[in-house]
Amino acid sequence: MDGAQAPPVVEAVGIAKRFGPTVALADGNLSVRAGETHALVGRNGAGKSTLVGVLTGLHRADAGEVRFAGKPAPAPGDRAAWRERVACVYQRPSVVRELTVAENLFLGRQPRGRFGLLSPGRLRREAAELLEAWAVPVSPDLAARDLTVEQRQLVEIAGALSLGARFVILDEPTAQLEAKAINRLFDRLRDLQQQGVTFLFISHHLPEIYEICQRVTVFRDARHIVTAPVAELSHDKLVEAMIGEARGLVQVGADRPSVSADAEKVLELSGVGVPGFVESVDLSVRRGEIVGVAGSAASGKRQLAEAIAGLRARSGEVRVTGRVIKAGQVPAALRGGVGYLPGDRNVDGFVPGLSVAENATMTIAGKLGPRGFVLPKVRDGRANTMIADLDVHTAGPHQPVGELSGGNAQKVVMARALASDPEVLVLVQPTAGVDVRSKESLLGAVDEQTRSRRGALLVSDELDDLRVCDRVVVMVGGRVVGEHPRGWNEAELVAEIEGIGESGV
Ligand SMILES: Nc1ncnc2c1ncn2[C@@H]1O[C@H](COP(=O)(O)OP(=O)(O)OP(=O)(O)O)[C@@H](O)[C@H]1O
Repeated sequence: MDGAQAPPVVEAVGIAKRFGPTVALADGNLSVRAGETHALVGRNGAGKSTLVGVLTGLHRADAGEVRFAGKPAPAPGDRAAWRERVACVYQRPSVVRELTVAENLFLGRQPRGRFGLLSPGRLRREAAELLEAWAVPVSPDLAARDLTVEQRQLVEIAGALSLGARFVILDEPTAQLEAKAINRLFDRLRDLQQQGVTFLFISHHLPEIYEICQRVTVFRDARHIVTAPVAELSHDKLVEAMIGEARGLVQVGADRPSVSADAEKVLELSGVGVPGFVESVDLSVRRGEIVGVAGSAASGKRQLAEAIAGLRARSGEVRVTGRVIKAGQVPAALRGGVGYLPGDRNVDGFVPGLSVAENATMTIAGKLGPRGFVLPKVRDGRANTMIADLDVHTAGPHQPVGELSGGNAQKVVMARALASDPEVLVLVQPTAGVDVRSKESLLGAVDEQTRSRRGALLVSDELDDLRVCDRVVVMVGGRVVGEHPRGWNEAELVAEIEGIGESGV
């Protein structure tokens, strides 16, 4: 077998890791061959991030062994030795926003000129060389805060390679990217693979696994289930390994009743504008209706949602069940009947130190007991219902959300959006980082919650999300340019979304 003689780039055997009472990994095994792109998949909470923590030396395993190229892993405190062997590009940026790209690349190891003095010119030059060597089309002078997600990931990969690592872990690298950027990233990964870089690729988007990876490892319930070439594991078999049962996935919302043309308008936007992002949008959502909003990153779709939720200044009028909502005020939107799920849970979604119950009921704290006094029993009761309804994998309502896996944290954010019993749900990328079955339960919740009771505006790049919608509008350059009723044609929808001169990297 090819490459069978060379020791694996990384090998983890029998890894166990507990966090207090939680068994995050019971039997974690992984073997990645030199030069391959290896997928690691599993449901939310399966233990993928925990394994990454162990493989990068951030977590010390309770049991098991990690070997790099056949040799034992470095001592836990020897960060430099770890960085030479492995790097991880996380969803959350690890660059310092205030510094330039060049300063970030050489953070803590600035090239020094004569007499040991720091040389800004040399720093810039070496950074430019490094970026060019790995074909990263980014200026070294750019401030890190101005990087797109795509650029930031490439800069982080180049930085890792410059430290000597030839094994890079990508933790859901496509979660915040749109289709064109994903294609560009994949092209870059293929180039780097050609140059001898090995990747471990974590994603909940299974088609991507087939597109970019040669082998796949599946974890379920803290254990290794299978490792196989992707060509030998069909999509159904892969899903079966992940969820542990041979039942196909359900197409959520396939049987939604049609929305009556005279159903009440729960949300009405008239001439809504957001300076710099949205020109003028007229749109309404009826009771019982899910309206999808699609568009590229520059379309203004996210900013439109944020304006409805009171997070941005806006012009024009927003009405919920006929009542005007004051602009730019989150409490006004909330009181007026808007339930909001933000696009980036790591930034706006939850307070990591607070419990599942506290986070989920944050918007209704005044309604959990007499005179605004929170009765823990009432709060926990609400939280337990939500944990069951949304299938949240947690030790219980008192566990801090910061300890949950990414997908489970997202379910808590969804619960919070629903907690105030809103007239209209405004959801931005609700299934980002969520596994196949959890996607079903999250979209299932949106479907169920909007049958007759309320409406939803669902802003997403995900075709699976948009399929649940009764109709999808497409935004380009801050305006609505088209509308597609349920059953839309994928090619037509994508063409309309992408059919603009999008700025490249
Ligand atoms: N610091 C921590 N403290 C307590 N529990 C933790 C901690 N980190 C992870 N866990 C728990 O360990 C389990 C595995 O989580 P992990 O983040 O490894 O899953 P994952 O497969 O990466 O999931 P996702 O796809 O949702 O990111 C989960 O039950 C999680 O709640």
